[in-house]
This record gives sequence, structure tokens and C-alpha cells, in this order.
Amino acid sequence: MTTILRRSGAFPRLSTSSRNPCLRSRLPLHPALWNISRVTSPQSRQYATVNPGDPKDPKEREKNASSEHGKSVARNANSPGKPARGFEQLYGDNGVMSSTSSSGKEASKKAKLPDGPMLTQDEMEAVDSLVSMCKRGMPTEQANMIARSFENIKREGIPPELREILDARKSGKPFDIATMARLVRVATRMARQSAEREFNRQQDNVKSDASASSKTDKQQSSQGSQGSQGSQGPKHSKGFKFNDIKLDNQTFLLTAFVTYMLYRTIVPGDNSKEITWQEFQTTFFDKGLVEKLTVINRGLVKVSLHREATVQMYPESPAQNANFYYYFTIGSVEAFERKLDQAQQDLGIPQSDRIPVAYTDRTSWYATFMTWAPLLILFTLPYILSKRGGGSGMGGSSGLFGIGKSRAKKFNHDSDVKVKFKDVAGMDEAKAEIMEFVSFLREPGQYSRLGAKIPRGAILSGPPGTGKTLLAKATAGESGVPFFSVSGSEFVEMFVGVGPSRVRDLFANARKNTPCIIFIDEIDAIGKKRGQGVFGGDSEREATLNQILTEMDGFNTSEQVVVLAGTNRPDVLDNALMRPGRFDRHINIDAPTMEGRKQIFKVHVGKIVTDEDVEYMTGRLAALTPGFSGADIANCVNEAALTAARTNATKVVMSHFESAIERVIGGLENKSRVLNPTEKKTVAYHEAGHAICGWFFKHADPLLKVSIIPRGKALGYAQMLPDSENYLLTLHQLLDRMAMTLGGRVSEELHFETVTSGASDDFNKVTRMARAMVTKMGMSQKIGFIYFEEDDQKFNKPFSEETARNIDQEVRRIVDEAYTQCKDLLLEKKKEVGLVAEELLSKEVLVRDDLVRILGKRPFGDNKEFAKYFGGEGGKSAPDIPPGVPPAVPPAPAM
Ligand SMILES: Nc1ncnc2c1ncn2[C@@H]1O[C@H](COP(=O)(O)OP(=O)(O)OP(=O)(O)O)[C@@H](O)[C@H]1O
Repeated sequence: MTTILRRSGAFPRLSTSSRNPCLRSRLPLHPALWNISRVTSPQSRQYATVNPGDPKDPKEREKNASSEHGKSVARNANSPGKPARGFEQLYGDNGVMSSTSSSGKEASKKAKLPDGPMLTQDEMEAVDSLVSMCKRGMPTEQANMIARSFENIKREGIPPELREILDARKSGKPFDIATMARLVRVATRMARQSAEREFNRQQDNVKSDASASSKTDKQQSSQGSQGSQGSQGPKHSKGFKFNDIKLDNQTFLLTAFVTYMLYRTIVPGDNSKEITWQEFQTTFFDKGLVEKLTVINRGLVKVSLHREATVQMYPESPAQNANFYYYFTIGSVEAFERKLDQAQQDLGIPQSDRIPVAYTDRTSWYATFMTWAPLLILFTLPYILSKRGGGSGMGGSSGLFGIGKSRAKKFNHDSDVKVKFKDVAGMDEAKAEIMEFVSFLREPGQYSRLGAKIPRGAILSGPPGTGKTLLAKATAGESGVPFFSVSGSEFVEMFVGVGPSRVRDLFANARKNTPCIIFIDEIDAIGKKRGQGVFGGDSEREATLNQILTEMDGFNTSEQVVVLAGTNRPDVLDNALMRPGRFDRHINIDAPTMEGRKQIFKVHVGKIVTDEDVEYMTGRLAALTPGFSGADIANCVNEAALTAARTNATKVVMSHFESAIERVIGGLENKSRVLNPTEKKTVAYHEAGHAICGWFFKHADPLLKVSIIPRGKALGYAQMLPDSENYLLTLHQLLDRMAMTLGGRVSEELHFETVTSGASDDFNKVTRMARAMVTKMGMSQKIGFIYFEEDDQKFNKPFSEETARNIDQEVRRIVDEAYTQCKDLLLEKKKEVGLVAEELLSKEVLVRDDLVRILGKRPFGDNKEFAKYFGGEGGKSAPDIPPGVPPAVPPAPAM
């Protein structure tokens, strides 16, 4: 009654729903209520299985609890009752207050289990729910394995160490990082033991299967068959090894996670709960349950309760866990103190019995982390970086952050190097040359026996994309040895000394993996002639080169390390690199010949779906692609397949290839570039001029196609097909070629009032051709047979002013002659130019058959290959524009 009279000032502010239960809880203990709680106790005990007399007998506990309860009641002049409505969550799930002692309940749950590390009933249930949770969304096999593991845990208990952790946690010991680490260790051990058990179980199965099969075998042998199968025992009879279970990071994390979940399920993770001041006051403070208050960081108050009394009053409350506490937040310490004073005064608590209040400042984890983070980063980042640097190379760390490690990629001959000589088409001489390395790597004894020195290495030189890397890979593939591939530029770094260090590392690794091949691509990045830089050379690059020279010298004859290097610029390489004893062999790989291209097409066409006559098709494609490298051809074939896929074709046909070739040569069709009618007419007459020259000059290259569809940078083009098997150009061929190149401008002059800028690229070509004739080919009587080096970087020209003047005059004379030759022809064929131009304007693209129809047969024969594939006997006409695909494009002069 006293409590009602001295209710707190805040009480009227509570809502009716929360006020009523509060009022009820302040009623004096009703005997009927007390009886109810006395009845529930035996009800709960009927499930207990502890024998009478057992120290854990709930009766004993109940007695103790009753005496505690009595004490508490006497002290608080209060009674346990139903929790206040609205505050049920403070007590537990059901909110029903029971006088059953929690310790008695504990005992009843543990009662049927032996002492030691067995799980309590609660824990078992927690494990069951955890297992069913884990099994969700997990592959059946893993889920079963986890279930089996937990069955074992339930049957055999948990390790004492884990029990210790759980008990410590229950008794209020905080959960710190050390505990977590211990927990993970225990979990890992459990996982291992579980895996061992699983392994043994499987072994038993295998054995029983084997004995069953041996019985069957015996039966079979008794029937006359003397098969040897029965003698074969189980092959997995070797003992369990830790490696047999895959304790990879994933397993480890999974185990840690599951254990942590188990832990959190058994020991509820929330060890604190926020309450309001009102809840604090009515539920704990007014009932005298508060032992101490601690103000933390001037903003939060931790409520320490008289635990036994609280448990007595609210048996389902989480406060029974020793480390659990309630807390509430405060606006200011002063306001809190005032409120607390007032509340204590209201209850008439004398000064001497007032609740002690402590003050403390705690640093939060976050704040601690933020304080230490910079230091952590400072110390751990270099470590991580050094690990990463080390990992990128070939294992192990070297120097600061592993920066001095070689970046060479190692290809294993079993798994990675699948390229063989059959994949490298053409270049038979290069293959024959390099075969020697293969046989050396396969049978070194054959060489050393005869006292022959093993070749150290070979430089593969040639234009880009001609298959140098491919050949080196094929060498590794054929010899079946590891292959270290690195690019010259990967040795170059901004730090001094890194290049040589990487070279050392590369060769050291190679020596560990003998026999092997090192391939240094683009070796000119580090192998340029020394002392040629603007300021006397690049010392870091030269140091790297010196290191390569030293390492190659350092091989002894028994070390089977072959060094291959690729470059597009063999002329700039240092002589020391090229001398015998280092790169012994110089293998030049040129752009493929007609036959080479055909072979390369065959290799790549084999990988796509087509039912064309491969022999004819590859020949025609090879004729269409003079000057193409292997890489260009591979690209063309791929482009053809893409074009076929774009048009939903079921297989790749000739027209796809031809449009792909045009695309590779001239770039994409420029649909957005729309010419006005006058421009279009100019382009048509310009291209018609080229076409007429190509048709009527005896030494001009055969004409394949004329087009006025813009593509790439060109507004139109006339596609000639030079004979790729011709390695020499005669004076007549050069002059005809120049005259044909000027055909566009001359045609413009003859058919329009003015000329355009469209012929500028033609003039560039003609001038370069004429200059080369004068300064390099000895085709000018005035200059004579002198070769003048052309080097833009040289400030002084290697000839006198007078010679310079003479060269200019001679160049002009040759260009003028070509112009006159062209103008004479086009004046004569003015009508034909008009015919071709008008047809071009209407059709936009003219192929060879169209030109034959307009101009009649070409008066001069075409070269053999051209005649075979593009006209003449047995040949097909020039390619038509495939439906839906942009028409062809050319290497020829821009308009
Ligand atoms: N002879 C060939 N036979 C088959 N395919 C080839 C041939 N030559 C080149 N190729 C194709 O071209 C691609 C590029 O070749 P590779 O990388 O060997 O050229 P590279 O000469 O090393 O070029 P770079 O000088 O630019 O390094 C190869 O992957 C291959 O598909």
C-alpha cells in the first residue's frame, strides 16, 4: 500500500494500458496468486528426471529458492506477480511469471545427461534448430555431413574446452577476441575430428564393399573364371591424413561460422537491453531490485540488479544470466541525479540506503579501432603489399614489396602449352631452324656426347603478328618443357635496380625448372644498343641489358635453359646480345607468302563452321590478302564468323570472309558520312580515273573493285591486287603505279572546272615513291647509284645543298613524267572515264565483271594467281556485296 501512496510523479503520464498492470503489481500479495505459483512448481517438476537425493534435485533447489524468495519478499515488501502489460518483453517470451526456480529448471534439464561436456536439453534443442537452419540452401551432401557431425556432438558431448568457454560466458566473463580465437580453434579441431570420423566411416564402407565384391569374385572363380579382379583390395586403405580433408579457407570459415552460431544460440548474444526510465522505475527500482547504477560516458546508465531477487521475482527474465544487464539513456547527468533523488525521496529511502551511483568513461570499440587504425594500416599495409608483390611473380618474396621479382608468367607444359608445330602454319624454314632447340631439350645427351655446344638462344624477328610468340610457344609445346613468357617492358620500372633484379629472378627461376624455355617478347625495350640515349644512354635499361648478357653467359653447357626473344626491330639491338654464345640464332619471320597465307587460313578456318570448298576458298582468300600477317588472317576469319552470326547465317560462306577482309583493310563503312551530289560526282570521276589507269596501263596491278561508298577515312577507293609473289619492282611498274595513283586528280582536272583536296594522299604516295627511286634505288641518272640514309632524327643531311637541289629536281621530273603519262591516257579514254563514273554513281560499287562489260577485256594478261581466282578459266568473278553486309573496302588511295 505504501508504494501506491508514494507513487512517482511520472506515473500519471503513463498510458492507461500500462498504468493498470502497474497498479495491479502494486497490490499486496494475493494468496490465490501465490497458490497458483506454488502449483506451477510441481507441474514443472513432473518433467524432471533427477533422482531424489541427487545434489541437483530440484526439490533442494526449490527449498533454497523459496528461502531466497522469502528474503526478497520480506525485503521489498513486494510480491512477484504477472509482469506489467507492455513490459512483458523484459521477462521472457511468454511473460508468465512462475515461482519455479531457474536453477531447479536447469537441474531438471541437465538431469538426464551425464556430467562433463554433454549438452543440456536447451543446448540440444538449440543445436537442432541451428542444424535445420544451416541445412537450408546447402547442398544435400554437405547438409547431411553437418547433421551427422552435430549428431556426434549430441551423442558424445562437446570438448571440455568449449564447455569451459560456454560456462565462463554464462558466468559473466566478457566475450573477447581471445575467447573468439579459442572458439575458432576448438571448432576447427571439432571439424577435423568430424572429418576423420567421416573418412573412417567411408573406409569402413569401402572395406565392406570390397569384402562383398571379393566374395562375388570367389564365387566367379569357383565357376571357372580365374580373373584377377578379385585379388584387388580396396585402394584407399592408407591411413587418414589431415590433407585428406579439404580444410581450406572456406571450410574453416564455415566451421567458425557454425560454431559461432551455435555459441550465440546457446548463449544469447544480446547481453544487454535498453529500457526507459519508467520501466526502470516501476519494474526494478520501486521493487527494490536495483543494486547499483553506473553512469557510463555521461549518457548511459547501466542497471545492476540484485540478481537472485530479480530471478526470484521474474524467473523468465534474461537477467538470470550473470553478464546480462539493463540500461537506459539519460539527457544529462544532473537531470538524472535530480530524478533519482526525487524517486528515492518519494520511496522514503534513507540517505544511508540510497542506491550507489558510479561514474565511468568507456572507450567504444569503434573509437578504439579508429585510434589504432592508422598505426595498423601503417604496419600491415607494407606486409600485405609485400605479400601481393611476392605472389604476382613465381613464389616467395624478394626485396621491398617483391618489386624485384620477375613478372614472367610460367606456362606448364602439361596444362598450359597446348600449341604444337602443326598449329603454326607456313614458316617452314623458321620451324626447321627452331627444331634444333626442341631436339636439344628432348635429348641433350646427343649433343654433349659429340662435344657440341648447346645453342643458348634465338632471336625471332619480323613484322608484328607474324607468329613469333606462337612459334616460341610451339617450341615449348613440342619439347614438353615449362615456358616462361615475359615482355621486355616488364623489366622496366621507375625504381633503380629493379630491372636487373627481375632478370636475376627470372633466370634463377628458370634454372630451378630446367629444362625450360624463356621467351622475352619485345626484347628491343631493353636490348637497344647501349650509349645511344640523348644524354649518353639510359643507365637503368643498360643495367638490365647487362644483367641479361651476364645471365646468358652464366649458363653452363649442362643447363637446359633456352632463351628465345621476339622483336620487330632487330636492327636496333645491341651487338653483344646478338653475338654467338648468347642469341646464337637469328630467325627472320616475314609476312607470309601466298602459300603461307593459304596454310594459315586453313589452320583458322578449321575452327569455324563452313561447308565451302576449303582448298579453293583458302586460295582465293590468300590471293585477296597480300601483305596480311598471321594475326590479320586470324582476325579476318574471326570477323567472318562474327559477320555470319550477325546475319543469323548457319554457316560461314565466302561472302562473309570477303566482307571481313574489307572491314579489316578499310575499317567500318561510314554510314553517317553523307556526300552531297556534287561531291559524290567528284568522287565517282576521281575513282573512275584510277580504275581506267589500272585497266589500261600494262604494268599496273590488276583491278579488283571500285567503290564510292565511304569507309574509314576514304570517300571511295579502287582496289588493286598486287602480285604478292613479286619481290622486285621494275622501273616500268613503278612509273605505271605512280601514273595510276595520279589518275584521280587528272580525271578531276579533265571533267570539272576546278579540282579538290581529295588527291593529297595520292601526292604523298607518289612523292615518296619518286624520292625512293632517286635516293635509294639508283633510278636517276643525275644522282647516280648512291643510297642516302633517311633518318628524321639526324639534324644534318648526309648530302650537300647541291645534291639536295638535284634530288628535288629529279623527284619533280619523275612525278611530272608520271603525270604526263596519266594525262595522255585519260585524255584518250575520257569517254570510258565518264562511262565508269556514271555507272559508279548509279551502282556505287563496280566489280571486275562490270568493268569487263563496260570497258571490254583488259588488253594485258593478269598474273597467274589472280586469273585463277578472279576471272579467266575456272575462276569465279570478283566478290559481290553480300546481302545485308557492307560492301568491300580497300587498301587503295583515299579519294
Ligand atoms: N603462322 C601462323 N599460323 C597460325 N596462326 C598464326 C600464325 N602467325 C600468326 N598467327 C596468329 O596470329 C596471332 C598472333 O601471333 P603472335 O602473337 O605470335 O605474333 P607476334 O609475331 O609475336 O607479334 P608481335 O611481334 O606483335 O608480338 C596468333 O595467336 C595466331 O592466331
